[in-house]
Amino acid sequence: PHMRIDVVSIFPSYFDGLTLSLLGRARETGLLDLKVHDLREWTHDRHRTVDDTPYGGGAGMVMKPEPWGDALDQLAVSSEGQPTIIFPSPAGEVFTQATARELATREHLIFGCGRYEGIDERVFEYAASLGEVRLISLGDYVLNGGEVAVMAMTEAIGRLIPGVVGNPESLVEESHEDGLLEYPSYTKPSVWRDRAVPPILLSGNHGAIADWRHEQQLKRTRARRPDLLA
Ligand SMILES: NC(=S)c1ccno1
Repeated sequence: PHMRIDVVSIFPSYFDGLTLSLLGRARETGLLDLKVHDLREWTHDRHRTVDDTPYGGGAGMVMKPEPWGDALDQLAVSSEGQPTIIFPSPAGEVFTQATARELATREHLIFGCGRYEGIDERVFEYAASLGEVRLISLGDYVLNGGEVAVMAMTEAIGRLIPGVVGNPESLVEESHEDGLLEYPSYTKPSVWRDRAVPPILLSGNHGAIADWRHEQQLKRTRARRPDLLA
């Protein structure tokens, strides 16, 4: 399974972090073809203008549609069939592990990072002619742009691509995989600062350990995230 990801941003160096570690190796091994593009590549004026004042007034600036239209036209052309075009936005659907799993099955993702007060709405309408458009929010808070959200989504999605994470076992027992928060983890020493590891974990009784861990998941989820049980 191979995935192509294109990211468009006016701050492409934000994504240097993705060239490291997990995703860096996935890129080297060809599992993940990630390219970051500077939106200003698709401007033609001397000042490489990407924004302008909002029609209807209001504070701040809006990203102009032209550069986005040209960028998407160029990047959407691919052999993998139509891309999924994702714009991080606080006005979008909330990103969850289920979203990550869904998007990890796609062959070509294009992430468009908005800045300023956002992107001209006609860009989202136009993009629908190029592929499936998704406005996705990391959560109900406001960032200065979409870059941080794309870093998070790319990591959450990238690590689910088979082969990217060494031991696929480690993808199963983690928070939100089974709709619950994960159980507590312990390692040596068995006693640390007078605190002992729960004895059940040293019992070797794997059935009892599995039951204890599931009980811990339920307790934690009830306490910290009752909304997940609703
Ligand atoms: N909450 C998200 S994804 C966002 C993007 C820009 N500002 O907030």
